[in-house]
Amino acid sequence: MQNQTIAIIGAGVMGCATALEASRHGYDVILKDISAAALEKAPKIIKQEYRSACLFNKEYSAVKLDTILSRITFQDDYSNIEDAEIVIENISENLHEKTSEYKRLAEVCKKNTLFALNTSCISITKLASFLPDPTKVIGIHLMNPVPLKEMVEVVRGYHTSDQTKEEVVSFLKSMGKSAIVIGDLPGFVSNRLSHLFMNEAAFIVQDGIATAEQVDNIIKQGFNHKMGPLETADLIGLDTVVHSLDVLYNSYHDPKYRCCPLLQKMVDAGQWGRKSRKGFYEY
Ligand SMILES: NC(=O)c1ccc[n+]([C@@H]2O[C@H](COP(=O)([O-])OP(=O)(O)OC[C@H]3O[C@@H](n4cnc5c(N)ncnc54)[C@H](O)[C@@H]3O)[C@@H](O)[C@H]2O)c1
Repeated sequence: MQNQTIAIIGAGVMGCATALEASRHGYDVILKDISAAALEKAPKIIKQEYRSACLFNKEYSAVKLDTILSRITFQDDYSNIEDAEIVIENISENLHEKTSEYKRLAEVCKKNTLFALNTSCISITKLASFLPDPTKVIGIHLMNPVPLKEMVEVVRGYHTSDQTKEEVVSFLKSMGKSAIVIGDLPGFVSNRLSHLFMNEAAFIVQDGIATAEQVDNIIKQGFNHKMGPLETADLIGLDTVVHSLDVLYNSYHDPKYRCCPLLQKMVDAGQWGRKSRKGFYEY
C-alpha cells in the first residue's frame, strides 16, 4: 500500500504521531486540522515524537526526519483528500465534532474510501451510522505514544465487512503494528478498564490520602506497571480522559464511570497534562 495517500484528520497528539508513523513507512500523508494553531504546532510535535522514538529505538532514525516531513502535507482544507485510500480520523473525543466532519468528508471522499476511526470510547457502530457506507468503517484504537506501541486495538462495528477488517489489519502491519480485533461497545477493552483505573487514582488524590506521585509509585513498584495511572492520564491529556469518562457514563448509565470532580476541575483550570505542561505533574 506504500506510495498511497493517507488522509489524517485532526493534528493533535494522536494525529501527529500517526502521521509520523505512516510517513515513516512510506505513505504520502495529508494532515488536516481546523485550527491554525494546531497546524503550526504539528511539525514541532512530530519532531519531538521522532526524537523521543529514536531514544528508545535505534532503528527509528533509519528514515530521516526531513524525509518524513517532506511526505506530509499540512492543511486546513479538503484539497486532494479524494486521493486518499484510507482516512484516519483523530478529531477530539466529541461525537458532534466528529460526525459534523464526517458529513463533509463523505462529500469529498471516493466511494470505496476506508474510514479508520481513532476514538477512545465512542461506539464505532454509532460513528459509522454517520458515514455513507458503514461496511467500510472500522475503529483503530492506536496507543499513545504511537511510535513505541506495536499493538492496536481494532474494533469491528456492527456492519464492518471482513474485507475492511483485512485491509485495515494489513495496512497496520505495513506500519509495523499488530492488531487485536475485538467487537464494539463503548470504551472497547482498553478504556473500559484503564479509565476506571485513572479515575479512581484521581479520587484517591482528591480524598487527600496520597499524592499523585505516591499513587503512581505504588502501582509501578507494587504491580510492575511501566507508568502509573496519573502519569498515563497526563500523557493522554486530562481533557481527553474527561471526555472519555463522559462517553462511558452516558453510554452505560453506570455510576462507576462518573468523572472525578478533581479531574473536571483541573481541565476547567487549563491543566490538561503534558500538552499544557501541567497536569498531575509539571513538564
Ligand atoms: N491522547 C491519547 O492518548 C489517545 C489515545 C487513543 C485514542 N485517542 C483518541 O484519538 C482522538 C484524538 O485525540 P488527541 O489526543 O489527538 O486529541 P487532541 O485534542 O490532541 O487533538 C484533536 C485535534 O482535532 C482537531 N479538530 C477538531 N475538529 C476538527 C475537524 N472538524 N477537522 C479537523 N481537525 C479537527 C483539533 O483542532 C485538535 O487539533 C480522540 O478521539 C481521542 O479520544 C487519544
